[in-house]
Amino acid sequence: MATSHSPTAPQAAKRSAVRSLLRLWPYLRPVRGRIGTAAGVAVAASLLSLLIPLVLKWLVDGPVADGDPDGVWLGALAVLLLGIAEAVLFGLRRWLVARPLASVEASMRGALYARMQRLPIAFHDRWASGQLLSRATTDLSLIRLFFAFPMTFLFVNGVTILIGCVLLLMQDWVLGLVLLAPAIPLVVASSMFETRYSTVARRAQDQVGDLTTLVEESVLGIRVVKGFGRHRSQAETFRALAGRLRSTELRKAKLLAWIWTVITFVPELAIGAALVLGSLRVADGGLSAGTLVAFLSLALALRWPVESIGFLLAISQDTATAADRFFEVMDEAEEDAQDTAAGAAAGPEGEGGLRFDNVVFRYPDAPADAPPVLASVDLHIRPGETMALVGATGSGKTTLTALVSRLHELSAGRVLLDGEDVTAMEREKLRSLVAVAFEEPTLFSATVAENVLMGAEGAGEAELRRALEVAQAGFVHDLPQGAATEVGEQGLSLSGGQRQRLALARAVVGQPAFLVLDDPLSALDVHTEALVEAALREVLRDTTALVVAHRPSTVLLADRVALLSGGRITAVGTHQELLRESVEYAWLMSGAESGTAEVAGAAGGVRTEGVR
Ligand SMILES: Nc1ncnc2c1ncn2[C@@H]1O[C@H](COP(=O)(O)OP(=O)(O)OP(=O)(O)O)[C@@H](O)[C@H]1O
Repeated sequence: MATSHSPTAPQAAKRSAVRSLLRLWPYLRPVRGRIGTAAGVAVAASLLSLLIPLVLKWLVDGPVADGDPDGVWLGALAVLLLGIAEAVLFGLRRWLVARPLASVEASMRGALYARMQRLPIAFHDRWASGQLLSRATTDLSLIRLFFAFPMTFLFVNGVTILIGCVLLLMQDWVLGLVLLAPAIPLVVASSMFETRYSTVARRAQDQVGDLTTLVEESVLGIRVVKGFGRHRSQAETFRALAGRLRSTELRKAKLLAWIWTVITFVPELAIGAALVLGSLRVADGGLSAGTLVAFLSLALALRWPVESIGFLLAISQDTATAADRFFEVMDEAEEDAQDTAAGAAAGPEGEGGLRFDNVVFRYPDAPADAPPVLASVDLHIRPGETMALVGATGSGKTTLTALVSRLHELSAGRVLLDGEDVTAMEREKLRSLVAVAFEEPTLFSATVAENVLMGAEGAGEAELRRALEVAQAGFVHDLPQGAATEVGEQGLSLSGGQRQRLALARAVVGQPAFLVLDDPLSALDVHTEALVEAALREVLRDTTALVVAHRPSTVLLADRVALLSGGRITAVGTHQELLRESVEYAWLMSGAESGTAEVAGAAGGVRTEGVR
């Protein structure tokens, strides 16, 4: 079930929303000219609306009081023109921001995607995919929405309220102070709202991520869900998560309703008080009717800017949370293109092949007291040699193979390719030297050819044909469009064995110097496996290869076999030698099921070849 939050979710209440929003500035900087112009246009439009009450004052105290119809028509025309100008300017603002903000969102999304690609496997092991997906979609859309509307209007409405207050005080300072009195309780209420809302906003956005993970897993795992009749329990899990999200959204709505009520009601009270006081003063002759009309019109014109503050603060909080979530990924340390750490020196001069030199590895998220998966691995695979790697399930074979192409970083020790430490090598060079086929053959929503050619930069039709031949993937020619057939999401339209053969073709297409195969033939029938092996032997002649094997038929592909046990290589030799000399190896190859402790102990004593 997908209920994990992003691992680094901070306490929302402890962070500053302003600081989070300011971190978005680098993405906004390229379009700052347009955004600034749009904000200026919006301020102008908003200030025009404040001119209308002043025209009304002139109208009431002048032409209306004097009974001058021409003056009244002139005043009405001025009000109409001001209204039209305001509408046109707001339209212009929207036109100014639409295009640049779409490009800001695209560049942020591009940066996030690129970062996710460059982050180490350890990061992806920790993070639920739905949490990343929701950051790349809903969070970024929210940020664009904030740039388009609330960001500008926080500024525009702030300026409008400030200038409006000055105009109110200029009309009549006593009435002005009556109207401004609620500012203090409003600021206190807004700050209380902000603290509470930020916590709930963070919770809601994380819950969207959890929900996304669940939907994604259910869709990808639809065969398991249906096969085991788990749709009801999956639906219940979904309902529970959706229910939690609903409660959180309701909590948000309650907080919004509360602040909205306060922000609407308190100024209304102040306007009412000003109306009563102002009317009394007009009756006393202490205030002109035109000034009272202007004052009240100004107060009403400021209603929307004031009322919108609650709503704008809420979106700003949502956006600050979205920005935090975005930067949680962006702040993660990328894989280095290469490692300049001390100790990343080249190995013994002139030594070729693949060498594991006292390799120690512990998963970063493993409990502190757990022993390392690889305690001390020493193994040398000679140039052009094929070494099979055999070990009990969970002994660390996949982990060891992943270290060759630096999918994980070593805890200690070295991995050397033709004498060169992989940590001192440019990743690009490393990728061109080493090709990998994993136990789980992952394919992408692309054509067969695109999936295979992914394995080598610049490979063409001839290489594709050869790779498909080696992998015994003749079935490709029977597909509706041959190698141009789309394989569907994750290649699920193909059988497991077909996917494995395409993954193998992808590994061999570039004729790599080093080939790492993690049990690449497990889904094939014995006849197809024999054919693939015969073809692979041709390929492996010039390639130094490490092949994880579970079955004797795969082991026979290799020149020698290494046995991984207890985090170490405990024996190396030919298949026949190990069958004779290692009890554990013989047991593993026989497929017998029994306790392993004593067998492993016995095996350790059989032969611990000088593998260095
Ligand atoms: N991402 C991870 N985080 C923590 N522990 C892990 C992780 N991946 C694997 N492990 C642990 O490391 C150990 C070795 O796993 P690995 O997949 O390398 O074994 P294996 O020999 O390839 O097994 P199999 O033959 O079943 O494929 C296991 O105990 C496993 O639980």
